Amino acid sequence: MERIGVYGGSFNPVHTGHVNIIKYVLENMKLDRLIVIPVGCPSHKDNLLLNGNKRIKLLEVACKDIDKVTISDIEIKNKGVSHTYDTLLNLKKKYKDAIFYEIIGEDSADYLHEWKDYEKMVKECKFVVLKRNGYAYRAEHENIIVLESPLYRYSSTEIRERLKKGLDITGMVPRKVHEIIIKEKLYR
Ligand SMILES: Nc1ncnc2c1ncn2[C@@H]1O[C@H](COP(=O)(O)OP(=O)(O)OP(=O)(O)O)[C@@H](O)[C@H]1O
Ligand SMILES: O=C(O)c1ccc[n+]([C@@H]2O[C@H](COP(=O)([O-])O)[C@@H](O)[C@H]2O)c1
Repeated sequence: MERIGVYGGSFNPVHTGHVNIIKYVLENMKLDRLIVIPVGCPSHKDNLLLNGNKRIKLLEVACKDIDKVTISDIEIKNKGVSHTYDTLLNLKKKYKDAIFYEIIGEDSADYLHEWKDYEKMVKECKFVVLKRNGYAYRAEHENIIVLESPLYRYSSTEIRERLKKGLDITGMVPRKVHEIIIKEKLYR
C-alpha cells in the first residue's frame, strides 16, 4: 500500500523549518510520496494570506530538489473555506489504495480535536506530529504518532514581522525563496 504524506499549512511564506520537516518525515515515515497543500481559505484564522499562486510558487522553489514531493493547488483552487477532512476525501478518491499520514506541528495538534470532522478523520488517516518549541503535546488516539523529531526553528509570523521591519531573514527561508521575496518586495 502506498504511504502518502499530506502536509497542509498556510506557508505564508514557506520557511526552512517547513523544508526540514518535509525531509525528516519523508525519511522517518518511509513515505512513497508527500503532497504539500497550501491552504486556500483558512477555517480558523483571518484570511490575510499572500495570494495562493505566489505561495505555491515559493513552495515549488523551496521543494524543487526534494524527491517524492509535489505541491498541490487543490485547496487554493476550491472556492470556500478549506477543511482538511474534505481534502482527505478528495485525495482518497484519487489514490484508492493508500495510507495517508497528515503532517502537523504540536501547535496544530493541540487543537486537533476542534477540526471539522476530527472523529471521522482520525479513524481514516494517521496524524504525524512534529515537536515544536513551547509545546508538550500528548497523543490521545492510536492513529496519532508523535515523532521524537528535532526542534525546528522559525515560524512564518517571525519572518513576516522581520520583513515588515526591514530586518534580514537569511537562513530563515531557502535561498531561492529569499531572492524572490526581496525581488518582488513580498510581505513589506
Ligand atoms: N518550526 C516548526 N516546528 C514544528 N512544526 C512547524 C514549524 N513550523 C510550522 N510547523 C507546522 O507546520 C504546519 C504548517 O505551518 P504554517 O504554515 O502555519 O507555519 P507557521 O510557521 O506555524 O505559520 P504562522 O507563524 O503564520 O502561524 C502546522 O501544522 C505547523 O504546526
Ligand atoms: O479542517 C479543519 O477544521 C482545520 C482546522 C485548523 C487547521 N487546519 C489545517 O491545518 C493546517 C495547518 O494550519 P496552520 O493555520 O497552522 O497553517 C492547514 O492545512 C489547515 O487547513 C484544518
